[in-house]
Amino acid sequence: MERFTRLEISAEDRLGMTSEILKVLHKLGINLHSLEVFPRKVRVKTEVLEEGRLQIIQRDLKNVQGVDSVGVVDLFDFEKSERRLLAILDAIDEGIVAVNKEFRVELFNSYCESVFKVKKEDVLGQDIRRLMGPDSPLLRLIQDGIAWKNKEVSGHNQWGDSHYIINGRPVRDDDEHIIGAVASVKDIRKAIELANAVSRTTEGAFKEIVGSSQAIERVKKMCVAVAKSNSTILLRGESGTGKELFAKAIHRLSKRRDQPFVTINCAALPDSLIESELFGYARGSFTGAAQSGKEGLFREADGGTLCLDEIGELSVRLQAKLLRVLQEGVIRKIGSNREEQVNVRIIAATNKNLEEMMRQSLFREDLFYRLNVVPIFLPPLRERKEDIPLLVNHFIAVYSEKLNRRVSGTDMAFMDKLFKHDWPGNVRELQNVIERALVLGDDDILSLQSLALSLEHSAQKSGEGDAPQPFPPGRKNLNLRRAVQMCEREVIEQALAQSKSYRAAARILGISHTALMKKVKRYELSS
Ligand SMILES: Nc1ncnc2c1ncn2[C@@H]1O[C@H](COP(=O)(O)OP(=O)(O)OP(=O)(O)O)[C@@H](O)[C@H]1O
Repeated sequence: MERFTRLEISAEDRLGMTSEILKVLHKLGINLHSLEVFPRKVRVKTEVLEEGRLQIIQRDLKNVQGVDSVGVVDLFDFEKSERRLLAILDAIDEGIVAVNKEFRVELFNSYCESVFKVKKEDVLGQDIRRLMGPDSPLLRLIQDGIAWKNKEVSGHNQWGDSHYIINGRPVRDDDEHIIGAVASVKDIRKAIELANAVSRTTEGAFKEIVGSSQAIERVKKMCVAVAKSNSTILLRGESGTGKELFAKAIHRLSKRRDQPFVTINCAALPDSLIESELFGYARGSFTGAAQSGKEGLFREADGGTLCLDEIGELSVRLQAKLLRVLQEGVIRKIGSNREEQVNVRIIAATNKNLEEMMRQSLFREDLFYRLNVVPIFLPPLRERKEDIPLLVNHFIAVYSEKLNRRVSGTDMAFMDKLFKHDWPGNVRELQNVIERALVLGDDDILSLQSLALSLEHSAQKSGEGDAPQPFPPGRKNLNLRRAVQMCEREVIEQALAQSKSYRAAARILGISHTALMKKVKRYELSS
C-alpha cells in the first residue's frame, strides 16, 4: 500500500491563510497528494517525510502568521471512516458493487472477487460491461432509476463464468439525479443454501402463503402437525385457495424436504398421458414412445412427495392403479411386467365434492378412504376477508417489481370494493385483479377506475372453462389480453416443440409443471 505523511495544521480563519501555507510547502519542494481546507483547519497529505525534513516544515509553517499548531496524524477522520466502511464491506457475506453513471466500477468488495473470479484491482475504474456483460440489469438501472430485487443472472466474461442473484438500487444526488448505482450480489449456490436453510423453519415453509386470519392460522397449525408423519393428505378447497402452496409447505416441513417435491395436475391431460406421466413406460411399449422408455413421476418423486392436484379428475381406471400404489408401494411402467418399489408420500388436492362423486360411482370409495387419512380444508377467501389487505399489498409488491412500476398502495374506495366482492376465484382471482389493475392504471395508488376495468374481466379469467376463443387470423383490432394470449400460446408451442417432455418445456419457460399443464389444456395444445 502506498505510504504518506499527513499534516493537520490549525490556523486562524482568515483570507489568504491557505495560500500562505501552500507557498511554504512549495518553497520547500514538498510533493502534495491532497489538500483539504476547513474553517480553522488545513489538512495536507504529502510524500513520506523523514524526521529532519518534517521538523523544518513544522518550523516554517509555524512561522506563518496565524498558524497555531502543526501536527502529524496517522489517518484523517474521513480516511478512518472510509477504511472502516471498506473493512465492513469486505467482512460481509454478500457482494457489493458500486458504479458511477459512466458505468465505471467504483467499489468492488472481496466477496465479489470470488463470484466474478477476478481481483478488485483489475476491475476498479473499469467499465462494468467488461465484468457483467452488455445486458447487465445495472446498466438499465442507471438509465431508468428503478430499483429491483432478486434477479438471477448467469454471465460469462474474460475471467470465467458466474451465476448469481443480484439486487440493485440507484444512487441519487440532492436534485434526485441518478449519479450511479449500487448492487448486492449473492453467489447462486450460497443463495440456494440460504433458501434451503430458511425453508426448514416453520416460518420459511409458509413464506409464500400470505394471510394471518384465524382460518389460515388454523390450517397452518394443522399442516405443521401432519407434516412429520408419512400419512397421505387430502387438501380440499375451492379453486384458487392455495392448495398447491400448502402442499409445498407440508413437504418443506416434512423429513422429506431434501428430496423431490413433484406435482401433477390430473385435469390438465388426457387419461393416457396422465398414466405415462405418472408411471412411465418401458422401451418400445407403444408407437410414438421414446426409444429409451421413460421414468414416471412416481420414480422422480421417490423419497419425496408427489402432489396429485385435481385428483377428482382422475379416471376410475387410473384411480384403481393409484390405489394399488398406495396399498402396496409398487409401480409398474406401461408395457412392463416388472414391479418397482417406490417410497412416495402422496398429497392429493381437489375442489370437487368427492362424497357426491362416490354416490355417482365416479370416485372409488376405497381410494377416497385411503386418501382421506388426514383431510385439510382450505377456507375460501370470502370467509377470511380480513386477509385481503395483506394479500393486496403482497401482490402489489410482486407485480410492481415484475412490471417495473412504483405503486405504493390502493385508495379507500378500491379496498372497499374488494371487501364487497365475493371472490368466487379466491386468491387467484384477487391476484389477477391486482395484476390487471397495475397493467391498466398508471398512478402510484391503485384507484377505483383501474379496479373497475380489472374486475370486469376477473370472473372470466379466474373461472373455470376459461378456454380462449380461437385466435383471429389477423392482428387487426386485437385487444391487449388477446395479444398476450396469442404471444403466450406461440411461446409455449415453441417450447413444447423443442422439448422431449412437459417438464423440460416448463423449465425452458420458467414456470411450474402444473402451470404449464393448465396452459396446455387452456390452449388445447396437448395433442
Ligand atoms: N395465501 C396465499 N398467499 C399468496 N398467494 C396465494 C395464496 N393462496 C393462493 N395464492 C396464489 O393463488 C394462485 C392459486 O394458488 P394454488 O394454485 O395453490 O391454488 P389451488 O387451490 O391449488 O387452485 P386449483 O384448485 O385451481 O389448482 C397461485 O398463484 C398462488 O400463488
